[in-house]
Formats: sequence, C-alpha cells, structure tokens
Amino acid sequence: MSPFEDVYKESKFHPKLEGLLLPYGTAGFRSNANHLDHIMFRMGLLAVLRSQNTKATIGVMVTASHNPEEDNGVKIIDPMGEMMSTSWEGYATQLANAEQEDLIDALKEIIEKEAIDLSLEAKVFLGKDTRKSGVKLSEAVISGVSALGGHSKDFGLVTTPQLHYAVRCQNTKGKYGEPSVEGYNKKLSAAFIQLTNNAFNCTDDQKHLSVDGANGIGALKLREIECHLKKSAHITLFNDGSKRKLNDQCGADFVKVHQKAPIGIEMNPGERGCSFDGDADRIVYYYTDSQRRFHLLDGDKIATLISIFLKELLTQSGLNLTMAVVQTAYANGSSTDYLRDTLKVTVQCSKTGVKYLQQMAQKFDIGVYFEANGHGTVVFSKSAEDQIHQLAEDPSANDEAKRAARMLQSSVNVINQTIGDAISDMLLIEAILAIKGMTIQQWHAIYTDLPNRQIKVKVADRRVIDTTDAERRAVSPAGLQEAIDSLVKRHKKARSFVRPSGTEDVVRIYAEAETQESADALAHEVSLAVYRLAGGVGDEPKPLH
Ligand SMILES: CC(=O)N[C@H]1[C@@H](OP(=O)(O)O)O[C@H](CO)[C@@H](O)[C@@H]1O
Ligand SMILES: [Mg+2]
Repeated sequence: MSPFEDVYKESKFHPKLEGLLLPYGTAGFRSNANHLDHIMFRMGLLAVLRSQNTKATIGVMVTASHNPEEDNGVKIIDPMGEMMSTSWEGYATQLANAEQEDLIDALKEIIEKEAIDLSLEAKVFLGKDTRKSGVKLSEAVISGVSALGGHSKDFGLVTTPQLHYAVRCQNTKGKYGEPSVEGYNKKLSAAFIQLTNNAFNCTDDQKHLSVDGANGIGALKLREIECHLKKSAHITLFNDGSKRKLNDQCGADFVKVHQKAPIGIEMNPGERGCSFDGDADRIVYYYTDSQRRFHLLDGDKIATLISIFLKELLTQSGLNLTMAVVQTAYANGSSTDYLRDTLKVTVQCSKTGVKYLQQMAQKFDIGVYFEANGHGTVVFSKSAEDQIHQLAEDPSANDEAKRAARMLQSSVNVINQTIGDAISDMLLIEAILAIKGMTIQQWHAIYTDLPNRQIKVKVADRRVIDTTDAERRAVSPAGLQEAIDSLVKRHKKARSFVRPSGTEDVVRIYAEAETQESADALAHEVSLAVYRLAGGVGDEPKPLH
C-alpha cells in the first residue's frame, strides 16, 4: 500500500473544520485546543518530511506557552535545537489549511519541491506542557508521524527548552549532552555547582529565591532538577499547579505586562523572586522594596547582568573573542545606552521573534540575546568553545586566566544554547549574583529604566502597516511615521514605534519617555494616529488616565 493511502485513511480520524484557517506564526500554531486536532496530525506528517529532508531528528512541542489553559499550540524544532527554518513555515501553513480532500496533494507538493526521499528513516521527538488537551493532541501528532512511516519518541511532559536540548543532543551524537531530562538535569546542575564553587562567603539567606512556576510544566521540572542542586540553591516554589490554573494571574508574561507580583507568592520586602512562563522558556525577576513598591528586572536587565559577567571573564582570560548583545526595539532605551556607552559592548537590534535574535547573535563568538519579556539565552561559536576549553586545560596559563576560562566553561555548560530557558537562565543568574555577592537591589540599580508603556490597537487589517529598520520605523501607511515623529518631539527622552503583532490580531504600540505620564500620553497619542491612519476598528482609543 502506498504511504499516501495510509495518510489518507488516518487523516479521516483527524478531520479539518471546513474553512478554518490558521497561520504558522512567530510561535508556531496557537488557538483554542478544540481547533487543533487536524493541525497536530498534519504537523506529525510535516515533521517526518523535515526529518527526511535534514536527515536528522526533528522535535515537535505541543504547548501554548503563556496563553490561557484552554488554548494549545505546536511548534517544530530543527536539528540543532533551533526553531524550524522560516523557509518551511509556508509549508506548515499550506499543509495545516488544506481542505480534507486536498491534503495528499498538498503533501505531494512539498515532497516534490524539496525532492524528499520518502524511503529514508524519519525520527521525531515529541513533548508537551501540562495542558489537559495536550494528551490527545500529542497522540494526534504521533498518528501523523506513523501514518507516513516515521518513528516517534514521546518525552511526555517536558519544558519547551528541554525538548530543544534533547533534539540537539541526539543530532550531535551526545556531544551536547544526553538526550533526556535526566541528562539535562545532570549537565546543568553539575555546571551550576562548579560555577557557584567560586562564590565565597555566600550565606543561606543570599541563596534564597522564590519561584513562581506559573502553575505549569516549569514547576514540575524545577522540582526534578532541585534534588541535583544540593545546597547550592535554596528555592521556594509557588504556583506549582496544585491549586490554581495555568498562567492565571501568574507567570512571566502576566508579571511583565501588569508590572506586578503574581498571585500566590509570599515574599518579604527586599527578597528575590522570579516567574517562569507556561512552557518555561521565559523568566523575569522582581522584588518589592520597604515601601511595598514593585520592581521588575526584565529581559534587558538579565541581558545586562549576563553581559557584565561574561565580559569580565573575557578580560580576565585574555581571550580575544567577539561579543555582542542582541535586543529588539522593545528593549528599554536605558539598557541600550548602558550596554553601548558604559559597558562598551556591541549592541544590535533585531526584528521581534526569537529566531531573528538567534540568527543575529550567531554572527559573534559570544552572542547574548534577550527579548525584553524575558526570553533569551547566550550562544557560543564553535571556535569560542574550543578556545575556552583549551585555555581551561592549559598547564602553562596563569592562574587568573585559567580560573576565568574555567568559569566561562561552566557558564557554557549551564546555558541552554538552543533557545531561551527559564531554568537554565535562572541557574546562570543565581550563580552570577552569588559569585559577585550582588543583591537584587544592586543589580536593579545598574541602570534606571525609562518609564514606558505598551498598548494594542485593533485595525481592520494589520498588514497595512509595514516597517523597516528592525521594526523601528513604519514605511506604510503614508503619513504614519511622520505623525509619530512629530508626536515624539513633544516629549523628553522619548521614543515610540508601532508594528503589527505576529501572534495576535492587533497593532502594538510602544512608547518610552522621561516620566510615566509622558510615556502614557505618547502611547495614547500614537495609538490615535494608528487608529486614524491605519484603519482602526471599534471605539477610538481612550487616554490611559
Ligand atoms: C512585544 C512582545 O513581547 N512580543 C512577543 C510576541 O510577539 P508579537 O509578534 O509581538 O505578537 O510573542 C512572541 C512569541 O512568543 C515573542 O517572541 C515576542 O517577544
Ligand atoms: Mg513560552
């Protein structure tokens, strides 16, 4: 029987709702879980083709990250643990949206265009977050994989970055580590313990951290790695999923958007806390001061702390490696100024979306990339890793250089280079704070964020807005950028830009200025310009105050 007959027969158990159209967006497919069964089956098919095309193991992660519990989604992971190549996103969309009777033709079209040899072995790694719908939806992925003759390995409940890690381990034949959660736990915790051996005089109080697990997979997986961390970290876990709903008034996205502490966490003033998101690929830190004021340390503050640490180690090691920090237009202006003018590192601005940041970061020996919302990591070139390793083992190197190289080596091992990872980022940050003997207040005071505001406007078709210069300027509709420029001039230390969201049907507006009132007013003024010039729908945006 031809494989297409199997696919055709099996696809009838995963029917597509007629007329339902979903795009493979910035974060794969995402929607209400009831609409996704056919998409999962078809992504199983696509993962087989991608595996045959790359002759490597491919990952499929079933998650909707910080979205509500009722939603779900799916993203595909390429061989080195990176997001699926953009050149295949179009295929994903075509396959997902083909009507039932056209499915085989859509499949054949991809096979032909990519000249795929269907006789090759295909291997797919599968994972899911804690959403109830994930059980059935991941079964649908497995049916898709086997219908086209592929083999799947189900990792069950894992964080998104753990699956990315496993895919890379598998395709590098263990060089990156063991492709299992146990392997991940061992590698990261060993590196963390080695790194924190350099933290002298760190008291138990200083080691204490409160973690908001967003009632999701991050909470479960933190519990698992915690037993490997021994006495090097003191973690109190809140929102572990035992009481409340996933992402409900908690998690990294909630904290970043609302600029307040999550529900369900108990922290004294001055204590350090952090929040993971629903699939544990994002993290933000915070504390409240003695006046109960909340202070957020977002992706920009994290990128800064990590960059300071790595740059110092580079200087001490004497290694001549290029280093850069990649941000997006949403990075707070103060962070960019600090990194460029005070720390004197190369700063680059990328389009929103991890895949773009990652690509830019890979152009350097050491590329630190973070979105302001807390998604990010560090990538090292092969040559950087080799040089660090050589120096760490060099018997003739001086003690300071060698110690720095060893710390760089442990940093490389604690970092999940495949994708932003809340657990890995948390371990690195905790180690840096311990080594530097730095409090969260001192970290926060490295620079002062410019007050800012992010809002959304609904328009009839957000594609009318086209941008350039890493999304910092609008080239269409006509007159919009001129309007923004003249509004910005009315405020001190101001900056504003607009772009169509890649994950929601809205236009996002960002404004920052010298005072919160000014940032709020500017965001509102720009939202009116968007509403008027880009086809706003519904009521005109109202002032924030
Ligand atoms: C301003 C903002 O936070 N945008 C987010 C959001 O993208 P939008 O294209 O802005 O909807 O979701 C992306 C995927 O999770 C994430 O990479 C990005 O940072
Ligand atoms: Mg996420």
